[in-house]
Amino acid sequence: MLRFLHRWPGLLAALLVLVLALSGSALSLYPALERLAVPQAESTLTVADLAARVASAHPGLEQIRRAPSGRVVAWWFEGGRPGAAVIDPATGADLGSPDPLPGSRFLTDLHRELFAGDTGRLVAAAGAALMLALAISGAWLVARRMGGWSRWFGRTRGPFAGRLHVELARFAVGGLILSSLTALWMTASMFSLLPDGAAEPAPALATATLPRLPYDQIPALANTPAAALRELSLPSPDDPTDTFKLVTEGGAALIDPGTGAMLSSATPGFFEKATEIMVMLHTGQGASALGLLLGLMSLSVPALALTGAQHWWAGLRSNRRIRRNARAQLAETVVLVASEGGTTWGFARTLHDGLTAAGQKVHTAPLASFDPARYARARRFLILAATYGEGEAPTAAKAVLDRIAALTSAPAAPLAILGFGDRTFPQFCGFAESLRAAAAAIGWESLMPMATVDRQSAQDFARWSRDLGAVLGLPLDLTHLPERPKTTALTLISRRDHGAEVQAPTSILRFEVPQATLWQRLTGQGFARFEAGDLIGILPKGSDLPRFYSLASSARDGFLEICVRRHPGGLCSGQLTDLTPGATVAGFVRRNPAFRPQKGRKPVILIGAGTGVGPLAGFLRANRRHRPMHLYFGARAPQSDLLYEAELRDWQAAGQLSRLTTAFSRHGPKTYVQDALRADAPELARLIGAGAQIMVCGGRDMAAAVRDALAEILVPIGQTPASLKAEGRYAEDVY
Ligand SMILES: Cc1cc2nc3c(=O)[nH]c(=O)nc-3n(C[C@H](O)[C@H](O)[C@H](O)COP(=O)(O)O)c2cc1C
Repeated sequence: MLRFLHRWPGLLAALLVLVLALSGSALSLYPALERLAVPQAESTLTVADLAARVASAHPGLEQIRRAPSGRVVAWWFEGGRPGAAVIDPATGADLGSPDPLPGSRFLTDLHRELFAGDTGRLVAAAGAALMLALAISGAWLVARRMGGWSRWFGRTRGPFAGRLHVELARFAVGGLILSSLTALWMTASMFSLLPDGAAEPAPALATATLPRLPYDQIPALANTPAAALRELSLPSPDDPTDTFKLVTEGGAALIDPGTGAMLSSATPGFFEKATEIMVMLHTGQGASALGLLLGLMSLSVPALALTGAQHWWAGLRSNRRIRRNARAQLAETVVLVASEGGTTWGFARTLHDGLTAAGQKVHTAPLASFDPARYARARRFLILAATYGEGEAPTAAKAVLDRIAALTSAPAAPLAILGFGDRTFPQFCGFAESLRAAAAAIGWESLMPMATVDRQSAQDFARWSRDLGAVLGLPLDLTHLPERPKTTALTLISRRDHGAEVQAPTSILRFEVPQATLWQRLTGQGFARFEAGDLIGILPKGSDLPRFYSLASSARDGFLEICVRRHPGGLCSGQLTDLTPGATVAGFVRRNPAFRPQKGRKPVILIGAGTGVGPLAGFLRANRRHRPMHLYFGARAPQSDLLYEAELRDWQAAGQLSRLTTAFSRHGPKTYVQDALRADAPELARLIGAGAQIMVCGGRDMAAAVRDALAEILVPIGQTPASLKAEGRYAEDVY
């Protein structure tokens, strides 16, 4: 419901809201410009002084008005003609015509009434109401995504468009709520729906026989600071019973020009004062800094609209073939999906269609949106969860474990978990396992034991579906054939070969960056944006299952680079290492935000062996700000497989690499990277104690040996690899 409320008004009213936000944002500049443009009165100036100064230049003075910006305008009637001018309060001199600043009338008419009178005002008010609905529902969605209002300013995760949308919303939503509420109040006031008419003093007559007193002898004028003035109307020279009318912040009064006595007065009521405050908060008149801030917040509306639409589109695309998705509140079976690359969604769709065909009401949604209160009629939850990093959640689902742990009671409907992973990873289906443990910890009843699907195995999935059918009493036997990922032809530019002498043929392959479409460039998708440490999925000929390689370059380098070791009989590594310049392979890019140096200047300890040096070389190449980076690099022999040897030397000379330590297993005294780490134990403990981050890339055995060595090294500073990992200071990319 909340999403519906947030999305549809958003799309329908995008144009109207954009016009209002942009014109409002432009108008917010005017109070500040006006304040800068007009000379301000000295603080001791009284209304009597001001009136006397203006009247000496304009004896036919009729009225003086002062705007909250300090702008004073006077009107007079002289020589049979009316006149008006902006006045310098310091001298009483004319400063020029009181016409509004150029453009402000046009913008005001557009903003208030869309050039369409009262109808336009009502449409603009509807726009303000929509903006309010969007801002409030958006604030709820942000709070829900962040895991509660108390985490409003917590770290955001997930795809770029969604993150940017949340960041902008966090900055702007308060101002947008304020601007739309005050706009609605002002419209109600304009259509006389509020009892906020100006308080008027009771009519009174002056003593007709007395001459007019000098201004400074009228106490109400001599005692009122000019800064408090709103309006002073002078008695008409043709009517001896006419009075002064003085309007200030505190109310209005009629004053006898002959005696100086206050004849009657009125103070503003609650609604009049409230309307004044609303106008100030909405227009920034009298609070130009606030006006500018609100204007800046309104300026984020186009960006919010764009990122919101993009986020919505991305959601549509990932869900696009979930047909007949039951409403969350009505569904008996709730399927929740945690996926990074999207393949698990394919399985979810097959499951959704199979269960729906068997007569179930099924709602399928991202696990990231999990909130048990949304599923009033759920009779079972089915979670399909892929694993990333080292046994971790896909990026968008990172907060879910905490959310489950925070539940005060387990959902009433039982749960079945199906993990998707790859048995070649040490933490096979680690995230699904963490979900199982988190659910068990809160006593969430399980529908059936957790099962796994290895490398998108159709057989594993069919087996689980049969088991599920047996539990539900449904004839379920689902076949899902993994879809071929969408790929782009990647053309090899150059290759450098190493390692043949030590029976480890390895190549550094450099490909052209494929041309990105305008949409990809705008949204940062595909090959438009990638970082060292991201992955390239390569689809070898003869297989639909991609193999992933860590990127050793970023988009800024202008090429795609990977390191590939040829495995005996390896389908993909064989095809890649056979490529000659000009030849192509089919590939796609996959973000891997978990394997990047953290932001900041703290040192980074890079540890890699063999082709694992690839992404580490990419980090060094990108280290143009000369952050301290130390590389521990394990190879077999210096002359054969010390990849990037020349570049490493150059980067060291240029200050991009602070220290290089090599370990050779087939040259001189046999050493491995873990031995090199142990030899530097005190220095490493010091660096890590000072906040250094560790990044490890390479084979599984090497990573395990490195972890053991570091566990010993960290003892004196009371840390462990696990504690560093929890702080985001220990990242592994292991194959
Ligand atoms: C960078 C990366 C890290 C991975 N880490 C693991 C892991 O630790 N454990 C595991 O079982 N599978 C791991 N996998 C395999 C994925 O979980 C598996 O391919 C899954 O089917 C992907 O589903 P998705 O396309 O829906 O994201 C990893 C895959 C990649 C690309």
